[in-house]
Amino acid sequence: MKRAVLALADGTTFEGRALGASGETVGEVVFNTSMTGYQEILTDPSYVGQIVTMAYPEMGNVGANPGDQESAKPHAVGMVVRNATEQASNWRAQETLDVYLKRHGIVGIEGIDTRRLVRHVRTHGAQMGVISTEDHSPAALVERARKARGMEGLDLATGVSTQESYLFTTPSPNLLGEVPRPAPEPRFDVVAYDYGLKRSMLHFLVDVGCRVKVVPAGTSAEAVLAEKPHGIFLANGPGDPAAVKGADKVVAGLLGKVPVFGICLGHQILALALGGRTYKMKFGHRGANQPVKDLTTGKVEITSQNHGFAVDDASVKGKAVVSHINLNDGTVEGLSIPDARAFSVQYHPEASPGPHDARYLFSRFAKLMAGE
Ligand SMILES: NC(=O)CC[C@H](N)C(=O)O
Repeated sequence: MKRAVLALADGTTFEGRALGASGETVGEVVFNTSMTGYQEILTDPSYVGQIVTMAYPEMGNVGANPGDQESAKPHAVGMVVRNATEQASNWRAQETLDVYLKRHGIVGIEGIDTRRLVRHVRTHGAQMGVISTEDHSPAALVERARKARGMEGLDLATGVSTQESYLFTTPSPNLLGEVPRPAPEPRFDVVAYDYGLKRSMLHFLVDVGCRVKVVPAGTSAEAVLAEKPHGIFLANGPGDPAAVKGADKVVAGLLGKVPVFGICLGHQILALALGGRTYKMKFGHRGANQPVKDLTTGKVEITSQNHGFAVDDASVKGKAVVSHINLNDGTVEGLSIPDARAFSVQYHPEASPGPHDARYLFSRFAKLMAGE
């Protein structure tokens, strides 16, 4: 059993066993409270530059399979778990979590007290950390974590965005292996800004009748408007929203001209385009059990989330309506700009992983485009 050490910038260290690839990795240490869905989490490009700790103790039970990839490869730079089971017990599994991580060169650690780590991050905030399977000297690792650059001011979205535009017309797959539902006739041409998107979002857009053209993050508003799309979709993505080069200006150039729907980083960029402000949260929201209240209907949705920044509600006063709030901490979870036919949510209606309470938002976007 190979040893591994996790060291945080504030000097806290944990000793455990190596999981996945051997080596050393540096990233912001965050935690996710989802009980399942580790493969979708690892392959969510919003985790670029982050070491993800799974708060639930037992991981790896369903192994890994090609169907659960949210993008081509894992984007998290490290993984921390209490116990990674050595056996994958699911008919879809093609390999174990350990083999999957090794194959993709992701360094992880298991066998540490993840309750202590999660409580520490909750109390002291997310911070930079190092996992090493090679160097076990806590002092040296703490020093490297201390020197690592944090998330604030980092434009990570431009780096993971697609280089070329492409058309996406595939409806969501049927995970039970049955014949998938036929795709509905496409009624809407949607341009999706790729800031680091999860594939499920595209499937669910297709499911409500969209023909989606995915474009690089830096595509100009003029180029997009010239194509006369029915709607614009702003995807999720990693890093600091305020650092995404030129994105706020591009979105400001689109607002009011065509319906807009934004998710997570897309929601934050929409707020910035309005002249709002975003800020770094203490430890963020990551999990599949975040309660969100729709202030229009009073209804509560249980949502899937993954973000470390948030929109400052005072900064969007008079520019947008705060449509949803988080019931745990009162932070902004949704914005609506009725005059501009635009809306956005901080949480993930595509779930993957998580509950499907909010999937209706894709239909709401379709209705907005249909003028209903
Ligand atoms: N999932 C996302 O789009 C995350 C948005 C942003 N990177 C944040 O951490 O807040």
